[in-house]
Amino acid sequence: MTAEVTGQMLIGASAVRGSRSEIFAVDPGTGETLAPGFAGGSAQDVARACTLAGEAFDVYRETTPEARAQFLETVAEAILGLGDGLIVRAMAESGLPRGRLEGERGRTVGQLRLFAKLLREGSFIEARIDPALPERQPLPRADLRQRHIALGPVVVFGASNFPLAFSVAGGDTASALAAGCPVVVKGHSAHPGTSELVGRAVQQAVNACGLPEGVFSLLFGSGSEVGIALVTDPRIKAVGFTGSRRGGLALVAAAQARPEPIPVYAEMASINPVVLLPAALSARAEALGKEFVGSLTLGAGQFCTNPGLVFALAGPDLDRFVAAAGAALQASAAATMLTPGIHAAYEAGVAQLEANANAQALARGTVGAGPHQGCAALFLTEAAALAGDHALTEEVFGASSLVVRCRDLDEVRATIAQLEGQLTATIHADAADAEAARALIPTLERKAGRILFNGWPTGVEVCDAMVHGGPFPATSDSRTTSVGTLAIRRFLRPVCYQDVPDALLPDALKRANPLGVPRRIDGTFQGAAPG
Ligand SMILES: NC(=O)C1=CN([C@@H]2O[C@H](COP(=O)(O)OP(=O)(O)OC[C@H]3O[C@@H](n4cnc5c(N)ncnc54)[C@H](O)[C@@H]3O)[C@@H](O)[C@H]2O)C=CC1
Ligand SMILES: O=C(O)CCC(=O)C(=O)O
Repeated sequence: MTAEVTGQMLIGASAVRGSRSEIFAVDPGTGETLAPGFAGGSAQDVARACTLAGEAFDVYRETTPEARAQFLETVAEAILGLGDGLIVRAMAESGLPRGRLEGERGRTVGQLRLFAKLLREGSFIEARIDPALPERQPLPRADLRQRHIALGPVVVFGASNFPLAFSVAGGDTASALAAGCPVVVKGHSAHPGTSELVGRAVQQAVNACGLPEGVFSLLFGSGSEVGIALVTDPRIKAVGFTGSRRGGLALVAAAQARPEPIPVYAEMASINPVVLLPAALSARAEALGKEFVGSLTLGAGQFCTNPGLVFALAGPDLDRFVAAAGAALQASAAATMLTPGIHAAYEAGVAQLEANANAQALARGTVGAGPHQGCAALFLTEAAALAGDHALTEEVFGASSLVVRCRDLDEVRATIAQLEGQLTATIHADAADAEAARALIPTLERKAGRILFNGWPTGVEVCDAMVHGGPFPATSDSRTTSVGTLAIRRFLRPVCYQDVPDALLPDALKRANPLGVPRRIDGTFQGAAPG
């Protein structure tokens, strides 16, 4: 498959040119506009994609887990088959370097394969069987069997900051397809060419696997037009999103206002507090300062796991940390940001902090020569200032962070308790910090989806145990994750079958267990035994 970009949308098996105004990607490294234009979709295009998805649903959701596993693996192969052309286009559209995008492609392909493995293992169905107890007194029990089925067609919004791993065939798409949900993607306007290429790989895999064409579509256009039209289409039953708080909340509001409200899984703002406990800070303040700046400036700071707040007790060890971090940050190179808009928003956020009397500017990174390069920024404030000044804890998307000086550990805990919900919370601790860490953990559990020790929050492992989620505004629904196999739960719902004849039961619940899936039978988990 060649990596040719045509500017077309993909609706089922067709490639069509939109009829609305054209979107052009911009190379943020040069400011150059990239051809071709991508004309946005019309209301008819949205309706066609949703009709096809609705038609595909009943066939697709009852494909075997093995068939869906093969499909996801075929998508992964097709993405790899795009070769270097995909990487070159993604570099031009995002300003991200080759190494990062090659890594991200590996993560995307690995994610699809991990869901294939989950499908073959079968536990995602969560089959539960409570066999009939006809002799039970005073009342007999019916035969009750539960499985999870796919929710329905899902809309996925591609994210600007991960043009591969959180976009057209990224985590939300992989988990929805694994669950048995057709997917309609609203591509991000920052990387339409990358989106088209990956979309063609998915479209090709749908065809190669003999699946209904409506299993996948890709549309372009504005959020307020195409995005809202998709979210409000009655055939759509759930939404996955990564982006701004404003965008995420607009989608939540639109989904709630529907005659039939639907869930929106939106990953939005997070500033990811890091706590440096006294013994760890004393033992390695300089090393922590350097490592912190490494995490802060990774990918020009354009990670929602970026460490935006650092808490520590006032004193000479914190001064050592601040000096080391400041020096590392001053030496850090400016980096091209994803879009001119994201760069402008970053500079505005930093300027606001610079003008804030509660924030002391500590250091800025090297100023870049390119048109949309962000240079890192570090600020210092007192814990007491945080409570009354909401601007200090607003996400500045990019490599900006605030060190929060605290009087004592109680103040650290009380200040963190006032923060909004987070994706991550990090503790740096040595053995002598154990009790302080123990006292902090319950507060961190209430705030964040992932708690890390002696590491840095950027870089999310894609695995079974991962939680990439958290209380609002980190996400709109703290009960799930957008990364890792648990993400499949977002797109499933339970159905119970009472006294349904064996021949009419779905295979996962039949007495002979023809799919060989693990099941909970009469309260006991059984590997793959018949029920
Ligand atoms: N926390 C995080 O992970 C991320 C945060 N951001 C934040 O978002 C800002 C803008 O970046 P974008 O990636 O463009 O995010 P965005 O939220 O503006 O856009 C993401 C997607 O949502 C759609 N959208 C936005 N507003 C909408 C609305 N009102 N109705 C319907 N659809 C809407 C857009 O068309 C796009 O497809 C950044 O400067 C940064 O502050 C961006 C990326 C990731
Ligand atoms: O840190 C990562 O690997 C993922 C971060 C993320 O989900 C995001 O920035 O949107």
